[in-house]
Amino acid sequence: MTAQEMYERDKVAIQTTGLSGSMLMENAGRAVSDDVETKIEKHQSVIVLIGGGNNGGDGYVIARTLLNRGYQVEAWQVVSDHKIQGDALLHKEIFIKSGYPLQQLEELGTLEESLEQADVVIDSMLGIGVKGQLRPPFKEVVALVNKRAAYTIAVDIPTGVPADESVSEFDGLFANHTTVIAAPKISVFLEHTSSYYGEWTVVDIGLPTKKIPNSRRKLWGKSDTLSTFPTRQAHSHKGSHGKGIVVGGSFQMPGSIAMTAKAALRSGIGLLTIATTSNTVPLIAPFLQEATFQQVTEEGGFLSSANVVDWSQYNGAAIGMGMGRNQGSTTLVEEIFDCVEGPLLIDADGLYLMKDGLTQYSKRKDPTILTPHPGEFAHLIDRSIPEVMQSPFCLTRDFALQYGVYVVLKGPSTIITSPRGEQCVEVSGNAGLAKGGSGDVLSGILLALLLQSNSVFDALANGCMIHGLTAERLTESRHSIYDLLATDLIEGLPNTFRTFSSST
Ligand SMILES: NC(=O)C1=CN([C@@H]2O[C@H](COP(=O)(O)OP(=O)(O)OC[C@H]3O[C@@H](n4cnc5c(N)ncnc54)[C@H](OP(=O)(O)O)[C@@H]3O)[C@@H](O)[C@H]2O)[C@@H](O)CC1
Ligand SMILES: [K+]
Repeated sequence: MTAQEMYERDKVAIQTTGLSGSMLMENAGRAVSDDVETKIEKHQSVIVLIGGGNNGGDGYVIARTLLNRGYQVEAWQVVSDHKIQGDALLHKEIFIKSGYPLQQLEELGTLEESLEQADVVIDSMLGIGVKGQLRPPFKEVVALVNKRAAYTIAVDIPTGVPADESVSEFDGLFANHTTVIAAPKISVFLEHTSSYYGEWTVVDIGLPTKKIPNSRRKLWGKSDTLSTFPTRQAHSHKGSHGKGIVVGGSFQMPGSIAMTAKAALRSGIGLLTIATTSNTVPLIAPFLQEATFQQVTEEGGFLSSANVVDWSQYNGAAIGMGMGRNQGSTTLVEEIFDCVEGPLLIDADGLYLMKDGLTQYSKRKDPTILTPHPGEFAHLIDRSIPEVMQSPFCLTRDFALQYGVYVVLKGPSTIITSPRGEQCVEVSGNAGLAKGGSGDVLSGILLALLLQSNSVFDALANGCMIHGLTAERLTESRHSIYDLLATDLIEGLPNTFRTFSSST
């Protein structure tokens, strides 16, 4: 959610059901306290830092709830009294009438002494309402907390961190854990802001899900994969599960296309053909007994115009892996865009080769799927990589809408966007995937699932989930994030598929 979407949901909840802001604040504070209790011990000393808005209001509820439950808590209001208004003021009064003392920040030294004694700091200073760079005293308090080693839990969002994308200049509090209220904010998923959150959990505050507007974005979870995973009919045959073709490879990079092909075969595709250069075929064929081959015309070791392949016999294609960026290959890309029916996935070098023809290519009637990493996407839209990283949700959405394509922007938080602008974010996986070849494996999984699913969007999200979970499982047992190879991922696929697959 963006901050604005969050405010809209709160507003609709309050208007349609009669829930009040102060009830939501009570719910939020209690839900955060429940989460905090799973992280701390009764003997630890806790400081709650309270700001002037509703995030501060949550802080009064959290401090009271933890004190009621027997924890050692010091509550510090870091702003002057006149800043505390509305629901936050109501909860401040309830806190005081409950018989609990409130510390007022007058000079930083006293707070610093208290912080030095604290085992746990709860940051309830600023939430989604932060605007611009931090002003005093927040800037100074955040600096104090950041230099201390106490375990820090942020409420909703670490103070100073923007909720939305496209903000690059800010001072933020580094939390060990963030208890996010109601829904993760956009900045949870951005490279330049996610590290401020530490680990994060989301707590429910009782918003009426039936009444509040549906989100245009979704966090894709395992339960989504379980409920949308394609079933395999007992009476199915190889033709029921798609006949796909993967196009790529070159004399320099024969391995990429082999990994894509093997991953597609391990992901349930019915029949698979590999279209590649003549010198690639003998190198990879011994490892791919289940595949068939199409030798493509080549120029200097790179693929050029095919003209030899009858594209119409396939239900879908993936192109670009290990293909090289030889301009001679552009004619092949054009031919594929013209002739392939069914879903067409473009990855890696294919993305470079298609750039000049984007407008023409977007006229395809069947789904076109682009799977760039941020560098490839930056090149496609003529922006820098930091610009892409700061605003990945809106840039991919604009692109998908403009060209009528699906975009899978790969990264620790992979963002999947449909041509209608629906988005989901998928966060499985780990740093073991940050290696050459991981993307090739993903392309193979995606092609196989695209040919077995009725929904392109579900196939893409599920493919990313399978890919990421496989990496997680392999590093829990046989491997580490250092040694994990793309080929290990392929070998790990059976274990992940066993979790999700079923037949009818
Ligand atoms: N019903 C709901 O909405 C619910 C909301 N909930 C909670 O409310 C939170 C959102 O509350 P919010 O809107 O009051 O914003 P919040 O983050 O507290 O910040 C506002 C304060 O920040 C200040 N300030 C801003 N920028 C600043 C800067 N650069 N430097 C310094 N100060 C700055 C600004 O001061 P001012 O500019 O007015 O002087 C104002 O005092 C949300 O994250 C969640 O925790 C839950 O209780 C569930 C129900
Ligand atoms: K906060």
